[in-house]
Amino acid sequence: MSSSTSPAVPKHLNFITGNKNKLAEVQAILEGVIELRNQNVDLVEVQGTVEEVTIDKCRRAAEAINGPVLVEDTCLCFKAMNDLPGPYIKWFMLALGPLQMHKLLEGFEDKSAQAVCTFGYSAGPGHEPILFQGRTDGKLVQSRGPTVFGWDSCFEYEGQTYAEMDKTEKNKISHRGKALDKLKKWLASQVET
Ligand SMILES: O=c1nc[nH]c2c1ncn2[C@H]1C[C@H](O)[C@@H](COP(=O)(O)OP(=O)(O)OP(=O)(O)O)O1
Ligand SMILES: [Mg+2]
Repeated sequence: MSSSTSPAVPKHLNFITGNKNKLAEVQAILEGVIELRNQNVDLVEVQGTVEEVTIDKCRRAAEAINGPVLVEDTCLCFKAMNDLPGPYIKWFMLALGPLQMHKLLEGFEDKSAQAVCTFGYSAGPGHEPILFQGRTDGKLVQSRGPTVFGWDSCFEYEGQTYAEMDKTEKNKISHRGKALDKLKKWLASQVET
């Protein structure tokens, strides 16, 4: 799912995010692979599909800093709700918090949830963003574990919520870890050519 216009091999990645927990995970996963820098630019987030939101976010970020950028958008999709809230999960988090999130599916038998992470890399303004996506299937449960990072405590994967796992364990199986595996493969292929 990538489209590109011959981007230069990045020597470092400028990850544009205002979310410290995301940044910490991405830093841990890319440790020793590539240098990560961070800028917090307040970006408008449009409505649309997961991919459209990330592509737009990436273009705006590249224009805002006038250079190469990495951005990421995270979705939480409920099967019973035909994949909503999806990219709008942030607003549900802000309104309900992790302790009440499970109530969204109270009227449904199917508690299936999918965490989706989509990174976008752009070599700069005018360069088409390249996308790297990872998905992890789980279910929405009543909050268990520390409520440090977003909906970690109400997303259960194989019997444990993300919040109950240690970070290394989460990063191995997470939506973000899987997306970054693809980014790493792409970086390696860029170096070889
Ligand atoms: O692994 C995760 N585990 C639990 N919660 C998570 C995770 N990853 C993102 N989240 C939360 C943060 C925000 O409430 C929403 C995504 O919204 P999203 O726009 O991607 O994040 P954001 O606005 O916090 O940061 P950014 O500046 O990169 O857009 O889900
Ligand atoms: Mg955001």
